[in-house]
Amino acid sequence: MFGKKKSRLGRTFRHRQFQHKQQKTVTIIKEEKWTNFREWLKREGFPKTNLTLAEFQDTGRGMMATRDIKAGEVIISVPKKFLITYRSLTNLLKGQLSRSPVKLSAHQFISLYLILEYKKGSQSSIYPYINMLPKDFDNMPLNYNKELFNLLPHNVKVDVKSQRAKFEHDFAAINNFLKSQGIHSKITRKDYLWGWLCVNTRCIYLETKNSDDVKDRIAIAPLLDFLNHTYEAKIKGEFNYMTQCYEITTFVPYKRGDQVFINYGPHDNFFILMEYGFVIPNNPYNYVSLDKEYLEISLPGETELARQEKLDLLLRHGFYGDYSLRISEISFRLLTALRLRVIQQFDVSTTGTQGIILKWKNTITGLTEIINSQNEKSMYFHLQLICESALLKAEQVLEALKASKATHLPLSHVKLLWKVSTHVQCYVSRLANSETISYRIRSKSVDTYLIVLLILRNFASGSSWINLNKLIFLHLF
Ligand SMILES: C[S@@+](CC[C@H](N)C(=O)[O-])C[C@H]1O[C@@H](n2cnc3c(N)ncnc32)[C@H](O)[C@@H]1O
Repeated sequence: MFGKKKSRLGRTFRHRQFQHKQQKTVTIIKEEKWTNFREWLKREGFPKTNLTLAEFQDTGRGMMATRDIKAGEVIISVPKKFLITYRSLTNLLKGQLSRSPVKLSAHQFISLYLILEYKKGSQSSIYPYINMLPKDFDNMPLNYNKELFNLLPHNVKVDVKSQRAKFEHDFAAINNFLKSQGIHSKITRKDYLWGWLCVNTRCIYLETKNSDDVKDRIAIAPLLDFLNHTYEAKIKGEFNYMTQCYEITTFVPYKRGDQVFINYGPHDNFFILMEYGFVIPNNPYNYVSLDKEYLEISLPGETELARQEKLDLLLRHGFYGDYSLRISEISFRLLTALRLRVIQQFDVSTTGTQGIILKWKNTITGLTEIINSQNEKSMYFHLQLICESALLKAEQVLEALKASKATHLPLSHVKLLWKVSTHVQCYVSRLANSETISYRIRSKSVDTYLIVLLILRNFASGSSWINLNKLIFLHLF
């Protein structure tokens, strides 16, 4: 849908939309710490930029263009000496660290460095930069209180739990490291979390000729890390060996006074909230996860053994979990998993079931598109049921959120996540309609599956019933 919409509306239209969105209140930041930071950068030889720090109505603190910027221009160049990397820190601390058998990852090492510098206060050699970093990360789900955490969508809760486990692992690693260095650290979990989240939310991926380990190819690039994200930004970011700077080139022009953005990647709101602590309205990468609904669906006559055997099959074929709906697309994984799930009288020891499993495998390899029309019909019926269940859950949580006393911003983020979930409403109605139509057409002995597909595509592209008839007509002749 996104792709289609894009091509229909055209690049000029999208650009105008982007510019239109830029017409919001902006306040240029003139705090002393910002002036100090800029002076420090200048003293240390940081190249001049046409960007300044500002507070934007919709995105908070970010960078504003101080003059018109053309597409193709380099918007920021960060000299190598400013990049904080695993390698730069190893060089910096060469004399101070004894050879330790405990090797830290780049994320662990840079986070440790930032918190150690933070603790030095104005004695830190990078104090003007440290002073500009966020004081807290209350918007990160990792810092949500229990009540708000419990209201997150299931898949986000799962991801936040594994992020917490990663943090705990890293915290243990730096404590071991400090012990091995004979340093009696006063770094608390809270301290380290600050450094760790600074790196998580602000680092760039840096591929240089020297970076050996993939996970160590990250860097903190001061000043560049004040640029906010939009999926509409078109940029190139790379290390320029001629200038010895990490440079960002924009392929989108900006007017003086506009917010200048970079693009953190093609991320949905679940990911953006977990990794960066914000959400984007109308993010085209959004999806609804139906993993929980899939696992919880109850199928008449399905024994626990049959259910387990089906889940084992999904695991073995790499189709366990990650079942999603996008605004224009039902994931193939979900359709495949549902086709298996709705098989009745499932008993792997019988030749009948073995035969049907073979047909199911053929739908994965593309040898056939469906198992049989009965299975296909049942699959769409149950898809509709799980859509309805997801919708109900979203509506209930949105109701509960009305009564929540959580801080305004995190609360509005969680609300937006669930509002996206109510988009399954579209699928419920689309599927309900497609079911009716498929019955009408069956009398003309046309494959139900193809019709359903045509209908889904047709509805997805926003076409009307008249177009739908045209589609069917085309298909028949
Ligand atoms: C690399 S920093 C960007 C600079 C940051 N806004 C600051 O003031 O230091 C990334 C953080 O900026 C914020 N951010 C980035 N893009 C945003 C957006 N489009 N809307 C809201 N917040 C955004 C999030 O808090 C994110 O964790």
